[in-house]
Amino acid sequence: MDDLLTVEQLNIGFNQTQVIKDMSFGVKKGQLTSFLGPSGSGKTTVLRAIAGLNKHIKGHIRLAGHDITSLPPNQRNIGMIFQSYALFPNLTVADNVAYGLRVQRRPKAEIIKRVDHMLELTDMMTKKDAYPDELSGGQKQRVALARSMVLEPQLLLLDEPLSALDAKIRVELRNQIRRFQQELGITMIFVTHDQAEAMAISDDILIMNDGKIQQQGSATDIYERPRNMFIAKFIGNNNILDGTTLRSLGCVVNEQRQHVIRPELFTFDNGQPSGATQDNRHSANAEVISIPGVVESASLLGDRLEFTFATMSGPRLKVKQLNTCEHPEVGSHVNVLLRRDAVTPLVEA
Ligand SMILES: Nc1ncnc2c1ncn2[C@@H]1O[C@H](COP(=O)(O)OP(=O)(O)OP(=O)(O)O)[C@@H](O)[C@H]1O
Repeated sequence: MDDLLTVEQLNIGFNQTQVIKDMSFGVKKGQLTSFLGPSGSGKTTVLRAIAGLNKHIKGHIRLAGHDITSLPPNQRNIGMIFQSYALFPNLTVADNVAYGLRVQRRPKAEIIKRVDHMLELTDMMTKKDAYPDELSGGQKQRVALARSMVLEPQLLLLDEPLSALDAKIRVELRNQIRRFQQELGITMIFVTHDQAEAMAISDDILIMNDGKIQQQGSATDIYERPRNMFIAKFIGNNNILDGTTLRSLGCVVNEQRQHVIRPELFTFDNGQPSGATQDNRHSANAEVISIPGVVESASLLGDRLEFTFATMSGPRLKVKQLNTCEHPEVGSHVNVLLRRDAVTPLVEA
């Protein structure tokens, strides 16, 4: 699939401090791409550069093959949605949505048709005559989305659009945003610092830290094959073990590298006491290795249980199991089983 947007060697500095460091990436047409990263990593700065709101940049930004680096924001055909909704308080919902089309002097019948379509899609038709201060936060953000989407921008940028909303509404609205994006085939860039949010709705995730891209890929790529230590620590709750430690657990790996093991990829060996496993699973070449130890603690995380498992040879492991599975008591001596292919080497330091 083609890239709709390409960013090449983007460098941005504020007061002698370089904030974005030689960033290059592409955003695929018709996909939802998230920018994910901790506070201060540069997500908003890159988004504003794409929108044309930051003039002091070096590098090139191309949209559908055209270099838009020096175009003013209103000539880019890019929409932007902010955390703060930014609706016109003195206009009704329908007039807020119609505003951009009126500025473009579209025919009245076309405006009515397109506005109604957006109000239906965002489920705001019953509120079309309401004013913004009569709406909930989630409803305001749906109007903001309708107001941007009605203009059919080539690219829609969303800067933490859900962060002012409470947890339940956040999940509902993120799923709605994904539905709008897929139904209308819009290319979206969605900025968030919430990894679950990014993983739930994105085709592609671009993880930033300290003004650089750490990894770009699907949620599965990033979760299952983190490239480096930053990603391994940032995404999920991992076991990170060096090669020597893994060897001490009976797992043959490249000793020079760090490795990640997801806590949910361990299983308890039927709660049997350690030493009871009479098979060849201790063999380093076997498909599954069996690691003896003691269950040190267990905490309930709703649908899952997280255990601390102290291995005989030293390291503590995090083990997660579905709460519906049978699991050993704290203090019991058991083996955990691990498939060899669950051990993922990091390709970078
Ligand atoms: N106008 C500015 N003047 C000076 N420094 C700035 C300016 N805008 C951003 N920065 C700095 O650039 C860096 C990146 O900021 P940015 O807002 O892009 O991060 P972010 O990843 O979007 O963070 P958050 O999730 O907190 O919004 C930060 O160190 C910030 O202090």
